[in-house]
Amino acid sequence: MILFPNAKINIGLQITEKRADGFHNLESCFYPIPLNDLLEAIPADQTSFEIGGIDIPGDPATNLCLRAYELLKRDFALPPVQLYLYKMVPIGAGLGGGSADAAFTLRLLNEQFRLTLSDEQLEDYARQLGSDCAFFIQNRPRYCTEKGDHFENIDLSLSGYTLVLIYPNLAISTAQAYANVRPNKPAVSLKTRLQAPISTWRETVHNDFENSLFPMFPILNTIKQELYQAGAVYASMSGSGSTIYGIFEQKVPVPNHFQQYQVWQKTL
Ligand SMILES: C[C@@](CO)(OP(=O)(O)O)[C@H](O)COP(=O)(O)OP(=O)(O)OC[C@H]1O[C@@H](n2ccc(N)nc2=O)[C@H](O)[C@@H]1O
Ligand SMILES: Nc1ncnc2c1ncn2[C@@H]1O[C@H](COP(=O)(O)OP(=O)(O)O)[C@@H](O)[C@H]1O
Repeated sequence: MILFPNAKINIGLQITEKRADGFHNLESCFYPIPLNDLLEAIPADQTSFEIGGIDIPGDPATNLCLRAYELLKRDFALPPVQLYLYKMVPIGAGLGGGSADAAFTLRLLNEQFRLTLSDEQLEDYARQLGSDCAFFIQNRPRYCTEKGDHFENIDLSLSGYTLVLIYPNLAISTAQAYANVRPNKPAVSLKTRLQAPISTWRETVHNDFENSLFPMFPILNTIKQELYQAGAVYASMSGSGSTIYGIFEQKVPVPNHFQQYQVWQKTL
């Protein structure tokens, strides 16, 4: 069986407090986007894991796909599988690629071996693998709270808009990004501000990681401002970076100087 784990962007990200467990509570809209890896599982005599495409730093034995397989194997008599991941979503990009791979591995094994786990049960497993992972079980625009692993419905669609992603060939560690933030509780909730027209978001919808990461990596803010100059209705960093995205009302010629980066554009 083959599935195509997709990336996400964060539309607004407020880090509201540091928790007793060392993690942070946040508020954000997670929005799935059609930028995908490829994940395949084939029953085999022995479990194995192979990666193609973009290099993933770290020991493949600790890859989130294998960790997802091992997590389910504790509770179910899973047969050995040959897992293959073709990686296309940039790493350390704030696009949740690793989390999507983990969640899609759970989904794939659930279907392929008819484990009959509900979405809620899959989300409980996914939470054990990473804060972002549970989102990718239902994989639709959600307003996320707590560690980013609790969900409320939100009426928000970017359908018809063109999304441009710029990955400036720079991987940012999520843990390090969190270490530099100063949590604060906003007077007006992000959810309320997201319900206003997109044209208002430039003034009202912010990603808190930008405050600490833009001074460290000025190129990120330069790219964001250039997306506005190119006509974006809204531009922001996604998650803990480093991808900067712009939302446009139509397809845009990508400025020449962006060619040194990885650029992705799609009408949603
Ligand atoms: C920042 C966000 C926003 O969507 O996404 P990315 O930019 O990574 O895609 C997420 O909160 C990233 O979630 P995820 O990448 O799953 O993080 P985890 O593996 O659970 O945690 C990595 C590290 O980040 C910190 N962390 C993560 C989530 C959270 N709510 N509070 C935290 O403090 C912790 O230091 C933790 O050790
Ligand atoms: N399947 C995977 N794809 C990407 N990264 C993975 C995967 N499994 C584990 N990782 C680890 O997760 C980290 C990056 O996670 P990723 O999801 O790419 O970034 P982000 O959290 O910024 O969205 C890297 O340290 C990488 O080694």
